[in-house]
Amino acid sequence: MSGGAHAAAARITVGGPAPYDVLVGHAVTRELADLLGPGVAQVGVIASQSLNDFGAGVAEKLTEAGYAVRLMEVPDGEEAKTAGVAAACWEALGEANFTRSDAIVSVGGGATTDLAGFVAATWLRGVKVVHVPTTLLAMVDAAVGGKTGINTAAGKNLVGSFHPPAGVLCGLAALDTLPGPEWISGMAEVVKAGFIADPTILDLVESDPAGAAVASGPHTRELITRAIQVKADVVAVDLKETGAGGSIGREMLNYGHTLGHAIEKVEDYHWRHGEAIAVGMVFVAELAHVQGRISADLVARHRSVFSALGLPTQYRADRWDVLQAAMRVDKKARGDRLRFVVLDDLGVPVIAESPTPEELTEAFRRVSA
Ligand SMILES: NC(=O)c1ccc[n+]([C@@H]2O[C@H](COP(=O)([O-])OP(=O)(O)OC[C@H]3O[C@@H](n4cnc5c(N)ncnc54)[C@H](O)[C@@H]3O)[C@@H](O)[C@H]2O)c1
Ligand SMILES: O=C(O)C(=O)C[C@@H](O)[C@H](O)[C@H](O)COP(=O)(O)O
Ligand SMILES: [Zn+2]
Repeated sequence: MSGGAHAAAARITVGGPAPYDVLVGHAVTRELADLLGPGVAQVGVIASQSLNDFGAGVAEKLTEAGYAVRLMEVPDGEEAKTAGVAAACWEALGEANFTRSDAIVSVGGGATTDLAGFVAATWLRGVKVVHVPTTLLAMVDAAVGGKTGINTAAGKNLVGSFHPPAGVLCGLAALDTLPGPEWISGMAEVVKAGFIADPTILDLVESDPAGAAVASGPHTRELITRAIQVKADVVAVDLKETGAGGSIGREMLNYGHTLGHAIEKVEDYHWRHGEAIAVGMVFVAELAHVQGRISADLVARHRSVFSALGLPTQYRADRWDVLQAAMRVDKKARGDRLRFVVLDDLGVPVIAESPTPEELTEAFRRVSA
């Protein structure tokens, strides 16, 4: 991704009450000062500690640009999404006398942007945040749209806030160092955007699965910008997941996530997010088929596109009871009622309210190994 001459960065504007831009290209961190805007004196850089070159590099550029910079390194991946890590960041901001005119910059994958967004949302009840995502998954999904959060013992993302960033800088050179399995994990969210809203994404992946399975593939830029555009269109009209804007609103972005989050929890976060939601999407495709909503061919398309990318499509049969318990804390649940995002057709997400235990068990049987 980093060799040769580079095309100009793509700019996707996320609408809503406070619109912001997502830039996708090379050397985009040059735009940081612009996105931070006037009046910012201090910048807290929250970076994944396993990426010290990235975090330190961004901190250095900000220092050179005249900001007082506080670098806060946080644990790698999901370990960052805890109340303890958030509290440590609040302590650091307090020591630095960080005020409402100061700003946070996140550098890392989706776990880091979720944590940093949450710290920004809660410090002084909200300070500006700019995300610099370094994984595919964070570029196409986590850093965009303002969902922030941490996990609790009861489950994934149970504490959080909607706090849109002032901007998102997706520097494609970061993808050069991204391990292959992390790329594939991000592709699960890209493909999700294909199933719920933009089937051209599926066509692109299916036309060259080997190319789509690597960051250097021919359609990388288009796949990234299309997935971001899907997310931007959804969150612009339904930031807080209230169902605004017709259709089912923002809940559609949770396609595959009810079972997916349960798998992540049951696996103690040793499965990648994209791997878990890939199984979750095959499960809800089977559920939709069991309910007579979609054809066997569309279910098969889920399996074939995920398999072609090397994503899992099955989960162990003996965990159904614990998965069902974990799914009860899903944010889409209402009291005892479980609700699932399913498809009525390709690109037509709807909510399946209270599927019967028989339907759920049959759908799980079809994805279990
Ligand atoms: N807020 C949202 O809307 C939203 C959307 C989707 C996912 N998420 C959350 O995002 C998280 C998953 O994000 P993720 O897949 O980016 O995982 P991650 O943040 O755990 O990062 C995955 C791994 O990649 C490493 N890494 C990051 N960038 C790298 C780079 N450029 N080179 C080498 N290694 C790099 C990280 O250190 C980590 O080990 C989950 O917690 C999920 O719940 C949030
Ligand atoms: O942005 C959204 O809305 C999503 O649902 C995007 C998901 O890909 C993402 O994993 C999100 O963190 C899930 O949120 P949650 O509300 O189910 O915790
Ligand atoms: Zn997700």
